[in-house]
Amino acid sequence: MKPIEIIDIDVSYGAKKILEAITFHAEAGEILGIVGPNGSGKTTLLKAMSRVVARDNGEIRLDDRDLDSLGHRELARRVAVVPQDISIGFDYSVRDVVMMGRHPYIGRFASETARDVEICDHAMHLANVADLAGASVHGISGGERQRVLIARALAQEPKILLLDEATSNLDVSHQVEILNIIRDLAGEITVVSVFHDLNLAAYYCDRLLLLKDRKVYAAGTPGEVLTREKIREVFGMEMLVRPHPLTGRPYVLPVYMHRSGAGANRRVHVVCGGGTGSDILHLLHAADFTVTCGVLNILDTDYGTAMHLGLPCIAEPPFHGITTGSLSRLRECLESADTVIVTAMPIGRGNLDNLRVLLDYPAKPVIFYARDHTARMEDYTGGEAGAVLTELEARGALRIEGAEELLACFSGDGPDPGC
Ligand SMILES: Nc1ncnc2c1ncn2[C@@H]1O[C@H](COP(=O)(O)OP(=O)(O)OP(=O)(O)O)[C@@H](O)[C@H]1O
Repeated sequence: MKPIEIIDIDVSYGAKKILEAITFHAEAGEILGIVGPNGSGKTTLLKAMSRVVARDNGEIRLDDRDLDSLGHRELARRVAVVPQDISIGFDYSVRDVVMMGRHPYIGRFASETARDVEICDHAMHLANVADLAGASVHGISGGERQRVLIARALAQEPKILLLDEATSNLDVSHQVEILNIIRDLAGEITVVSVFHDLNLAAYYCDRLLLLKDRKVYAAGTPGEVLTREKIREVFGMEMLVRPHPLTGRPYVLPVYMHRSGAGANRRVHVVCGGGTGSDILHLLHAADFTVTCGVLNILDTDYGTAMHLGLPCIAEPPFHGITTGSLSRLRECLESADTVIVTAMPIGRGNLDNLRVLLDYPAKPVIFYARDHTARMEDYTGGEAGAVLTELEARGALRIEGAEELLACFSGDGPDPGC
């Protein structure tokens, strides 16, 4: 028996179909996140689940009971909603609003019991609004009002909690505080929550439902749903998706850059490592350069960036030197590159061949790139690597500091890289 089962429902506003053939279920005690672009029907889906809007067809079952067969009180004892719209019409006190959560339990002509007061106090304590109990809901901030509505929902002691972007008005610490409370409550209750913040959704939800064009586009664990391809397809946005360092769940980083086209028909090979090339791999890629990189170790941060960007990268297994196979692929990349960029990075026996091989291409324009003054070439190189760099510099290699300056020299606004 599932706490929530949605079977093939359609929902319309007038003639406009908003949701189509929606089928999913929530497992007992889980947090199920609903994500999707603006207007994809997330709020409408929650409203259908709480019977605020009627569906055209299909079935909604709560604990195997047809939603339509539940009386108002019974429904309110099972399902609490924290809406997106947090305006409250009348000038109630915070305590009055939270106590409204007890109405399904208090008889029409009865008054609140000591237990109702106790539950209401506890809910205010959990949502961190106890200090505001006597305040008017019109005299508190939007974030505080949102926490009051969360307290009201908790006071309802629901089996199912429906949250519509319930933390959107909260500052980051209150957001986390409330979501932690909800995480703690899950297990006892089932939570379905709309999220705009994909990272919060990935962090807190057991499973996600991704909506697109009125339908369920994907459903599954955060790792199954929040893939780069699905995000691109649904949100039309490029995002880097990486494992969160603490949870292993997906962590998404938006790529804000528009593709500029400035690098079209130009090939650049980047010799980098240890994260020293990540910024320019991204910038060059966004500017439409044809970018290759390596030789890198497959545990290297720059290798990860290249993979996320889909760039060809010559790579070796962890703790492996550069093999002859990789060297010959490097030569192929260097031969076809218009320019070679070498980032300021530690150079040792493992990656020295990346540099040494450049000496065989005396006519190839080389740029030494340092992200900023904290990453100067000299700080990283000595001995044989330093000698190779000196030799390359004597042949005209440019030193460029800063990513913008690097791009400027390709567009003719900076030193000529010779390509
Ligand atoms: N009361 C209404 N009458 C008519 N159309 C509505 C009504 N409420 C919402 N809509 C439309 O239904 C569609 C889905 O709206 P809904 O609020 O469910 O989307 P959403 O995914 O929650 O959006 P958002 O991320 O912006 O909150 C939108 O096109 C919206 O304009």
